[in-house]
Amino acid sequence: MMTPSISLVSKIPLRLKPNRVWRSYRGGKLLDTLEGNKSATDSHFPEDWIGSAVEAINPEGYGRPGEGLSTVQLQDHEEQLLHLFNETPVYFFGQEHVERYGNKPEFLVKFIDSAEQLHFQCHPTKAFSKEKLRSPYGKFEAYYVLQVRPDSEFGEVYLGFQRPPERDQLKKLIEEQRIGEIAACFDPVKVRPGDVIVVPGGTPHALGAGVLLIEILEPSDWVVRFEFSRGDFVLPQKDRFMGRDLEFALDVFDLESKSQQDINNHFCCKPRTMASLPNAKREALIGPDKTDCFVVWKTSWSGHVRREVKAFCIIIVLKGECRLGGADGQTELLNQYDRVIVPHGLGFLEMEASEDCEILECYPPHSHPEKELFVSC
Ligand SMILES: O=P(O)(O)OC[C@H]1O[C@](O)(CO)[C@@H](O)[C@@H]1O
Repeated sequence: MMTPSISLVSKIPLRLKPNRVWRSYRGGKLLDTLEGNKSATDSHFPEDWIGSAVEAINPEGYGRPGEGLSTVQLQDHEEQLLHLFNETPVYFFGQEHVERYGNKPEFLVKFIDSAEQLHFQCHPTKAFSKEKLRSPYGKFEAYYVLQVRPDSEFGEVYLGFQRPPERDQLKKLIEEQRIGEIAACFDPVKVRPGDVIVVPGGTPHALGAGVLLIEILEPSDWVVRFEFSRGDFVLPQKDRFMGRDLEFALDVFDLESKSQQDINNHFCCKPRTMASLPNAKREALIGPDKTDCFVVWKTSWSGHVRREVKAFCIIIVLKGECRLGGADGQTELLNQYDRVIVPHGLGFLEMEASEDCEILECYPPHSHPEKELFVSC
């Protein structure tokens, strides 16, 4: 049975409002522009958390209570997405997901718009979090690169040590903040629009400056920062190592050397075409061969297609303009970088685009987008 809130939003995909989050690095000018802000500027709000049921962890005095949690506009009021999920979990996620994971998506999606390089950092694996942090989530993350800022031809990502220090040496470099020597442990990887990269827990990394991307990640905000200040902000002691000490934080690191070949084979994802029609194509970008934390596909089409919906999904328009709707005939007009939630209970997705349109589709773990067949076109 649908509750009042849900019946108000009807069965069309749910459009998500901007949801900017305070971070210790700067960026967000492009996100301001997308929101129609005439005095767009880089600030400490470089991220937009999409369809989020996750609260951000920020240094004391920064951000606001509940920062990170998404809201949606209903007919006459704004509602926290988490409340809607709790009201009708089976409508959003389906019975199997609710039994296995509960009332949340089990993954998180963000826009990241970096004006400066992020802190050198490392996230725990799920196994580490379960054992040492009493949390079911690590922070496996993935990037779909959208744009690099106009003054650069490509962006950069530091990804796994190519010349790993010994544990004791790394400890010293961190204690003494010898950032040049830390940077020299990496050969930064060039990234361009359309590139897809995964960053497993344990991998030391940092996103470079001037990159707009979609990040898909485990639903947590766990981070070990082994660089304490960037730009104008110095991270307080307790925000560096997840509230613990450096010795604890060093256990998070994967200190194996990662060669260029390792990066190509394990961190870079090559799209695989899974379904193709004269006017539509679906590609798997990130699947079970890379992670069991989420699934990411891309669909491109023109004209009209109708697709089955068998799982909760967050959709972001990558290119073009389209109308998406449910079986009741109501549709939502979406432009580039608009994002919606498609509840499991929608049944069918009607997709209409006059020109070539591309959407990114992010699914919970163990979803099977290949079962969502095109039923007409
Ligand atoms: O440590 P920083 O620079 O605040 O970066 C944190 C950000 O880095 C990321 O982990 C991306 O690498 C984001 O998910 C997160 O918000």
